[in-house]
Amino acid sequence: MTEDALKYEVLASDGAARRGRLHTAHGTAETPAFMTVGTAGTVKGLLPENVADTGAEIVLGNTYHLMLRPTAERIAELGGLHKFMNWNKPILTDSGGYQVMSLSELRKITEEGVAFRSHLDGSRHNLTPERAMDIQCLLDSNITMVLDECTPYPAEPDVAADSMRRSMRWAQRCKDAFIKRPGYGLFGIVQGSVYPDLRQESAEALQEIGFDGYAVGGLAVGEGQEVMFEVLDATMPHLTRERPRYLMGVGKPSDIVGAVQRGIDMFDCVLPTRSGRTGQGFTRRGPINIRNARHQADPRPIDPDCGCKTCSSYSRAYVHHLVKANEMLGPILLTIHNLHYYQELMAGLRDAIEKGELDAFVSAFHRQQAAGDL
Ligand SMILES: CCCSCc1cc(N)cc2c(=O)[nH]c(N)nc12
Ligand SMILES: [Zn+2]
Repeated sequence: MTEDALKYEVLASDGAARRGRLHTAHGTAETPAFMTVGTAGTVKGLLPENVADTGAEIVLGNTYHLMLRPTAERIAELGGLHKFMNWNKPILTDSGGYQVMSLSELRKITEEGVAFRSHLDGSRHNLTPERAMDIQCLLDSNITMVLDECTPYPAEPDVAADSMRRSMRWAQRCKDAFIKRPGYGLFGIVQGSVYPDLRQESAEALQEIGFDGYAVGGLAVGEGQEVMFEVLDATMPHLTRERPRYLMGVGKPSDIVGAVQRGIDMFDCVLPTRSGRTGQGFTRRGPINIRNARHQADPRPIDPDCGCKTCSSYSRAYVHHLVKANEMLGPILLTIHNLHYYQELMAGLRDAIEKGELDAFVSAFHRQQAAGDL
């Protein structure tokens, strides 16, 4: 892939961890970065300015959802996803394979691609590597993901090998179909389940093809943090330092901290947004559930050390009341706080790497998390 497709620079490192900057046609993104999930063209409940206020720079969209509704062609007619959702910073889109397997009915994987019926109206669709590239180009996504199969977990070695090798053949087809433009890039996705030899084979196969970045897929599928870190330890040595690495679907704060230590630069996870809608608030002293009665008269903010709009103006008692009363503002305030917490964690990691103080930062992080809520 030509260097100017998607410029990435490593500004500092601390052990395997990197502090970097990604340059796209819609601006830069500081790494390690947490990318906010906006699956169907919206970060649920928030205006784009609220999302930007949290410190977010990259928002995620999803081929599966957007191809079904309102369709990629409709979004292209209206000027692309940035204009459609009024987000003028970088957008990464997933290729849809993962969502097809988790959301659609009657899906069938063949060498050609994935045939499935829409979970919305039962209509038939074929998602091929070529179609996945076409859709993400119509969306005008800055970072396009190859079509892959997220190998189900657990999987026997031969099943994992066959699945990974088909994803590598799809990756080549994606590379052949991808339209190169400065400021736009294509990421490959490493598969291979929990098997070090398959992970190495996949990483080497993708780098032989050549991509602007490399995602580690097939994790955050129920394997647990210990196994996830073992797989990262087996995979990262085979990924070039010159390109960004993206750990898909991860994760809770301690997952992110451990993965940054192992050289991951980009993350996405529905946890801060989805759990915000169910009453969970992340704090420096561990998560709380605001629905718990112990918060009903608490005048303190969700996190006393947080400077977000929610913590600056609203008490736990108020957010507790809103959530118990099923008021719309409850999930909105918690989502704002949770995303801000995640972005503050990333900013702390970036700062610590720059200063060569990552180990001290990680020790303090774990100490505070273990302290528990006051
Ligand atoms: C908008 C959601 C982005 S991440 C979705 C995701 C999450 C997880 N956990 C794994 C994978 C994977 O292996 N492949 C792909 N394409 N996506 C994955
Ligand atoms: Zn806050």
